[in-house]
Amino acid sequence: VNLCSLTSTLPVIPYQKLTDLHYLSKGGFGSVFKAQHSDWRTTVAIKCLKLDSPVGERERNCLLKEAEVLHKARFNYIIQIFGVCNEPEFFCIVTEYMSNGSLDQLLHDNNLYPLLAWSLRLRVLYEIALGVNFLHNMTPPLMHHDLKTQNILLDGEFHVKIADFGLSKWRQLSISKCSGSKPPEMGGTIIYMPPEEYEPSKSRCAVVKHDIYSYAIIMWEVLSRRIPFEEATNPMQVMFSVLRGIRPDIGLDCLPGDIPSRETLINLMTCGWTANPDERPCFLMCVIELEPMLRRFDEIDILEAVLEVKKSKGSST
Ligand SMILES: CNC(=O)c1cc(Oc2ccc(NC(=O)Nc3ccc(SCC(=O)O)c(F)c3)c(F)c2)ccn1
Repeated sequence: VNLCSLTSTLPVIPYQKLTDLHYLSKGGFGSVFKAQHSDWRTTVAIKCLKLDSPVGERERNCLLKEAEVLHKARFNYIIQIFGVCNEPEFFCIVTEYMSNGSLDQLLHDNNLYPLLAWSLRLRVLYEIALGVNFLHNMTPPLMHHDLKTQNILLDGEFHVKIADFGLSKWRQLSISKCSGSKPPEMGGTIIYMPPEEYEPSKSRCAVVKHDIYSYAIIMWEVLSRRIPFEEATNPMQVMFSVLRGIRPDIGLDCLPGDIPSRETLINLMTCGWTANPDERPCFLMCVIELEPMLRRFDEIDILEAVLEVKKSKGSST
């Protein structure tokens, strides 16, 4: 990565400007902290290399590559990069802080968020599709290949931003020897991985239809608020079921009858997770299908849904 080309358009943030660090989570090779920027007076998230190990050239390059990708992929529904902090003893990416955490938490902390209106759930699905559609429209197209509810973040108004906590692709490639697909992170999940990727050797070079499979699983998860394949005791069981054509249950007890446009959503979901990648829709088609659904809700509906979630969150915390 050409450092000066990157930092010529991306702010370089001095380490001493990042104060009040709080540990958030550990990524594939880095750690994520919440911090304050002392001049910008705003909360940021920083993704940095392990502070203990000396910052190796490879790791540094990884993070630089990620910064470059994020810088090029600026869009409403992709996490925003503010800058990089590039000092001999400290190297990190600085992004916006997403105060409402991940979609995973929103969906499965049932006691925290008892009510989740359909209008907000559909806006979440629509914004994920807009974000991924943007990545696929880049030149060259950028594939995510690790879409999961843990990588979908929510800002203060519960708008979606697509993120990727994992290892960056470059480092993935060096590890997975260019299998074209990311090995599931240690302790990662395979429920969002399309069956053709189970055997990397067989995976066709055009892995364009990976993200849409993951998205279909996420659709089911958002509409059912259940964990896909929850009954499986180990990943192998999931893989065998999926290879036999088993998919999450689209019956009324998982997907209630009162879901608006239930029929269309289920068609989109089942097309998205079909075994043959060529039969899966592209994200442009996905977004066009979802647009009329969102138009049915007026802005007040969605704002009330956001208020309802904020109140339930406020009351239970
Ligand atoms: C409660 N709030 C939080 O805990 C919190 C944590 C947080 O930490 C980070 C999470 C992720 C990243 N990095 C990242 O998202 N990178 C990335 C790279 C490539 C692509 S697109 C192609 C592809 O996927 O390869 C992409 F969409 C994203 C980061 F820098 C910081 C940020 C905000 N809030």
